[in-house]
Amino acid sequence: MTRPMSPMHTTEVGAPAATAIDVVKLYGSGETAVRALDHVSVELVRGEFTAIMGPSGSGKSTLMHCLAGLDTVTSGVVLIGDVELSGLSDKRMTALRRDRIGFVFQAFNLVPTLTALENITLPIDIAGRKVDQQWLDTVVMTLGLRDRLAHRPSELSGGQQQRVAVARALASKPELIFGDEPTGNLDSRTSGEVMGILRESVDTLGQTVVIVTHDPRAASYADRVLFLADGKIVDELRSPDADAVFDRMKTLEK
Ligand SMILES: Nc1ncnc2c1ncn2[C@@H]1O[C@H](COP(=O)(O)OP(=O)(O)OP(=O)(O)O)[C@@H](O)[C@H]1O
Repeated sequence: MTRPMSPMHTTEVGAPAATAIDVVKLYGSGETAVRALDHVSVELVRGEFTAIMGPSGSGKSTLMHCLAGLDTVTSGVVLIGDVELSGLSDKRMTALRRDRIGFVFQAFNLVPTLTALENITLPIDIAGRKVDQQWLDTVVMTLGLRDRLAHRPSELSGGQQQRVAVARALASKPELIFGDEPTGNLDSRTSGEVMGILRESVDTLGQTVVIVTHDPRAASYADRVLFLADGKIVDELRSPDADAVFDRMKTLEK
């Protein structure tokens, strides 16, 4: 079987998309310092869908933010592809995030004065790239946004705004998509649709997707679930079903 290539880049599926090596993240200093990440090492390979789970405060968002270059580490190394983030200037870091990473956050960060379509294509426009109309149509159709493209965010429901945010992340076919609770505000049907399109982008485009979620059903769409507790990766499941994820979470939350 020929494996798909990563969408925008020539490196093959299976190569590291993001790597953390012995990462420690402290917030604050001295006696009151919080050790949000405690010597975490993990490799996320291209063309794989990873879900990060764990109890509240276990370090999930911190790990994702460090892997995405949105936060710096106290010690250790983070690489996107083969680029080490700690060596980058702010300008190069911003360019790397813009060119190679798509984000879906729970607070959708849509621009209120732009239409849904303008929001979806904004990162592509900012990067000065051309929209792949066929892919954009597929994304918009799959997410059920065709009739909503001329609406501004205030004229959309929470679920529709979330779908616009997902479409925006997918539209530029970035090398890596990070989602922080990307289905957090959605009903189970819409949540299933959003996870379905993320899954499809992995299967058909060789996209690499990393999400933080509390929802075992959402996590069951992933190839791999990483479990964090007290800032450490304590377990992982491959090709998980929702029940197995739920059971593992129950033991961690005790
Ligand atoms: N900016 C910050 N300043 C100080 N402490 C922080 C900061 N951000 C996170 N923390 C602490 O770091 C730890 C890990 O937080 P993080 O948000 O990564 O956890 P999480 O697993 O994503 O939690 P949740 O599921 O509740 O969102 C927590 O103890 C949190 O209080």
